[in-house]
Amino acid sequence: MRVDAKDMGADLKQVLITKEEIDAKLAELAAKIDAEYAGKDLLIVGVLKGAVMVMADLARALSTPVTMDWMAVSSYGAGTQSSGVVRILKDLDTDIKGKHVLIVEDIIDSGLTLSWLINNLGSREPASLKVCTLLRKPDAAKVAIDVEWVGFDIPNEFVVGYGLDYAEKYRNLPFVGTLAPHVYGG
Ligand SMILES: O=P(O)(O)OC[C@H]1O[C@H](OP(=O)(O)OP(=O)(O)O)[C@H](O)[C@@H]1O
Ligand code: HPA
Repeated sequence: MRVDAKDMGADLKQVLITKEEIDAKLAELAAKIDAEYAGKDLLIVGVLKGAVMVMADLARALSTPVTMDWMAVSSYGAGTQSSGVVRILKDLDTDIKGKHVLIVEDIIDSGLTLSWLINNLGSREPASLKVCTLLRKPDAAKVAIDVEWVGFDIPNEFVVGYGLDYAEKYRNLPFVGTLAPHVYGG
């Protein structure tokens, strides 16, 4: 296995999705999002920190002119299981009332974060509120959520890379992969 980011290769079990596959998928999603929002003003909302890479690459793949804002919420802390308690660490800078809003996520795992976000942002009366996520774990869902654009459905395993962390590490890997058991202390 070839790993681009130095010193992280030994911690990885498997590359699940390559950089090339991510790029191709984002181009595909961007074309669909462009079609949906043609002629409209679109605000894309990235969910920090995980969605930084998806936001940066998706935004550049879109032809639609967008404005960007960020929200930081956390439900995972340093572990691999959602606590289910979502905390706002940073709220939006903008009022979204009457705007077309697209939430951009890196992953939907239990769905608890997104379900909370949809309720929270939905109560601010946007003109529309839709979701694009790079990854989704169908077997981990604790709540059913209607998501317009999904990059990849993946198995119920903890993944890192392309924005996703384990204890804040591995976010800068250019691909999505799984971790070797020794990293968890196994
Ligand atoms: O569907 P769920 O089980 O709720 O998990 C998904 C959320 O978990 C991650 O965020 P995290 O709280 O780890 O913060 P981070 O983005 O700063 O790493 C990820 O970025 C999603 O926002
Ligand atoms: O599989 C995951 N990896 C990293 N962060 C996450 N947050 C929810 N699920 C995950």
